[in-house]
Amino acid sequence: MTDEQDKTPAEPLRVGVLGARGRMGIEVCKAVDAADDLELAASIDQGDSRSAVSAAEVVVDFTTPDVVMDNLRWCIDQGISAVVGTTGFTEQRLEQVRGWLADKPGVGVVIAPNFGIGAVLMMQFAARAARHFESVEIIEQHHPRKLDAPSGTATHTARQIARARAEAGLGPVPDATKDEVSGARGADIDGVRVHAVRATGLVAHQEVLFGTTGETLTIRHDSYDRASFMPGVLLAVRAVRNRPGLTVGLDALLD
Ligand SMILES: NC(=O)c1ccc[n+]([C@@H]2O[C@H](COP(=O)([O-])OP(=O)(O)OC[C@H]3O[C@@H](n4cnc5c(N)ncnc54)[C@H](O)[C@@H]3O)[C@@H](O)[C@H]2O)c1
Ligand SMILES: O=C(O)C1=N[C@H](C(=O)O)CCC1
Repeated sequence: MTDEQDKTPAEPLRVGVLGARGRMGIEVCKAVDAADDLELAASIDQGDSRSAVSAAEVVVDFTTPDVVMDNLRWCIDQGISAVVGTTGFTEQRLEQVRGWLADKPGVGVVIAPNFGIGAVLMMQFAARAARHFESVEIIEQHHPRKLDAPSGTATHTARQIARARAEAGLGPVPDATKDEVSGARGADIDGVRVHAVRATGLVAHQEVLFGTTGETLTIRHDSYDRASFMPGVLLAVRAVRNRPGLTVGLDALLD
């Protein structure tokens, strides 16, 4: 047998998709199907039995914040690594996932508020800019069928900005508002105002507006199509089994 004949192709990685009939789930199934090194082992949605997913080596979850924790617990119990795009992860939820993973040292979980590479860079740029500007507000814009507000991306960005401001010794963002129609100044996430816009025609967009004396800086990212999230999802699918424990965000995978 020649060296060439001896090269047996690697078995494709078996991927299961939860939320497979949703907007993101449909896109993930297409992307997995199209990748030579991945196999769509199971795709299930609400009402389907999760047992079909037991054959998967990696599960991708794009469901809803109210069911994602139960799905994750199940995956970890089964010893299946997971890539999660579903939103709603508070620090308390992340801690709970770390606790479950502590009992399963071989299992990896990647949870990312946004799998768009441009969105990840936008969040990094915003965190970097934060220490140089006394003012900052976030405006996120999404399609009107989105269930949660503000978005996971905006919440994550606000927390990163707040951390950078605290490290730089910046005080509260200046704001003299005394008389406010409820909600007019947006949500307060760790001291950063976040405004959520919903409109038909939008997919997922975010602006971070910084201000200081005599200048402003706007950092903006736009996803016009859910295909924009797929390179990040597949990157995480391929990497997650080599990253035991919990990875939050795509930053570490991009580096
Ligand atoms: N991280 C990212 O890059 C990113 C990108 C887009 C959307 N999201 C998030 O992903 C989630 C899904 O977004 P979407 O636009 O696809 O929503 P969607 O409503 O179109 O899809 C959710 C799907 O999950 C299904 N589902 C509900 N309960 C289930 C269960 N127990 N088991 C299996 N399936 C179940 C629903 O029937 C639905 O088909 C949201 O939280 C959204 O914010 C994240
Ligand atoms: O369409 C959605 O829903 C999106 N959700 C994520 C968020 O809440 O940040 C990512 C962008 C798209």
